Amino acid sequence: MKNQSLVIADRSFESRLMTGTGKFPSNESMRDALEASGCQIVTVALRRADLSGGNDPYANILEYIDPEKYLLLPNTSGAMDAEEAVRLARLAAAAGLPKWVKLEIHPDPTYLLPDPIETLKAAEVLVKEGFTVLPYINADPVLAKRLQEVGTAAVMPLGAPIGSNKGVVTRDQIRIIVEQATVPVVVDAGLGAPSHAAEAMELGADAVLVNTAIAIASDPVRMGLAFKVAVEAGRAAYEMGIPEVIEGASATSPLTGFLEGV
Ligand SMILES: CC(=O)[C@@H](O)[C@H](O)COP(=O)(O)O
Repeated sequence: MKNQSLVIADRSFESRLMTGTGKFPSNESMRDALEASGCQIVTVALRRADLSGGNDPYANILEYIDPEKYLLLPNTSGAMDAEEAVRLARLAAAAGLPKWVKLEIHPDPTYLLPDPIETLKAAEVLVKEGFTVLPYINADPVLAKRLQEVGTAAVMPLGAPIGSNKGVVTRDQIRIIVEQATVPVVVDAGLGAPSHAAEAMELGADAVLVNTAIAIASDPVRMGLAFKVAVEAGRAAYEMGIPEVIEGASATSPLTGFLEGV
């Protein structure tokens, strides 16, 4: 079977690994890690990007992300409610960024858990305004269904809290979300090791988004590559069909006739 592409809205992608751009030691290391990861979708916090064309060397992160190569996915991280998220998305579109938005509303600074009510509200407004909306949500199958009914282009349930590196602790809910999804499911946040990304893909996620684990690695380029390979492995296993667990044992070689006739 041929590798299937990831399709979100009207666009098709070969890579199923999306990356974030925070926490890298430098813009150069971020650029090189993105390259090594093979990602085609890169998210940038609108609060960090300099949309005014100013000269702040840290804010000019957009100069390190080639728009010919990557789809820039602005995110509303830092927004406290629907109103603020909608305002940020509109500002980004007005500044010429793609009309795609990773909708993130997490008012609680301790756990950074997304607010489901404000997220649904903002999604309704932004979808009506023609945005391609990818909402970051807790791994809540009911909310995921409501969002896809509203017209979001994907749903992005968390594996674990942002930056926690705990892996797919929400695996049972992710299974249900995948089973009920009519839009791509992107497991976003908390994936601290390539094996976590592979697990998400084996569960049937269409893609994953990773930031912290790549950015804080002692060598972000090698870690970007490690996640690339893991995502490809997990997806290949899912597409091929992972064998069922069986009780007991099942021999791989004949147990009778050993060395018969020798
Ligand atoms: C960058 C982003 O959009 C976040 O959702 C988040 O940072 C990803 O989570 P990790 O940093 O845990 O990978």
